[in-house]
Amino acid sequence: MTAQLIDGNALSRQIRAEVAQRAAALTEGGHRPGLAVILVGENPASAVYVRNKVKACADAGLHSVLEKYEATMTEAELLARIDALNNDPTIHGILVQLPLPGHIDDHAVIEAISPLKDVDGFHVASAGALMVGETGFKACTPYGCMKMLESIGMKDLRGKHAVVIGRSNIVGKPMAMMLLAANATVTVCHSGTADLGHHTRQADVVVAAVGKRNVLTAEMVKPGAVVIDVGMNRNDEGKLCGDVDFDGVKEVASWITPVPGGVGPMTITMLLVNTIEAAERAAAQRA
Ligand SMILES: Nc1nc(=O)c2c([nH]1)NC[C@@H]1CN(c3ccc(C(=O)N[C@@H](CCC(=O)O)C(=O)O)cc3)C=[N+]21
Repeated sequence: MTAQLIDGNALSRQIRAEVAQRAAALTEGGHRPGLAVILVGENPASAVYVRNKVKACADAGLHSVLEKYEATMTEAELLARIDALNNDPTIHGILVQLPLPGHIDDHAVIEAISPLKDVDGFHVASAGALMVGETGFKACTPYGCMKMLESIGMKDLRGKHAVVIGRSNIVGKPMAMMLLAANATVTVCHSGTADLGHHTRQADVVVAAVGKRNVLTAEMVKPGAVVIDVGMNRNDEGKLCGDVDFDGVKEVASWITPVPGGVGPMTITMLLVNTIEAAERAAAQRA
């Protein structure tokens, strides 16, 4: 058996076309949606990601502003920029690219962003809203994973067992909350889990979000399971690869996401969706 691919590029194209329509309608009504992206320092990977985000905005008809700062920028200076963007009516979403230089406290910066403009979904208010089922912005990567499941007819996960590997604040924990909200029975595994395979073999859905190659191999997967790979690693040849042993697992799973072309593009797509959502809410407030 060979798994079918959940194509993140194709699904992104579909969703981004809807985003473009909503962006055009907003712009026509005098509420052009705007995203501010802040990049501090010279991390080459960050520079690529940020460029992709800005390009995705342009393609969908969103206004975007890229603010680049030297690595020597102080935390106070960055907080002052965020304060200005919080009060800028042309900006509906604020994204501060992580990681930040070591002398800046990520947490303080994220908490300074208005929750109304927190399109990354990283603010404690956004995390709390997800936890209690209130309206807030969902973290883009797990939100994208949920859209991928939805695209294969798995919007409601009642009766299904989902296993999340990884417990980060930006992927594992919000992923578990979203799966729970979709009625799955959820297990969260992590570096302290004794027998990972024991858990993953029970799973109808496995989400791997560790940041390490070959965390999930074929013998750890129940035949017919759906496998979502959030990992972004490089193999020995320098090629991009996920957390899943793709070649092995694809022989066991029913559906699998590739890397690249899977969760990565969906992360950017959901950033656009959140930004449109933020702009629509702001427009409704002003109407
Ligand atoms: N505030 C903040 N928000 C983020 O969302 C955020 C961040 N900081 N810091 C870094 C990570 C990383 N990230 C990616 C998004 C898309 C791809 C992506 O589209 N990847 C392509 C491949 C790109 C390539 O070829 O290198 C793919 O998987 O097909 C990758 C990585 C967002 N991040």
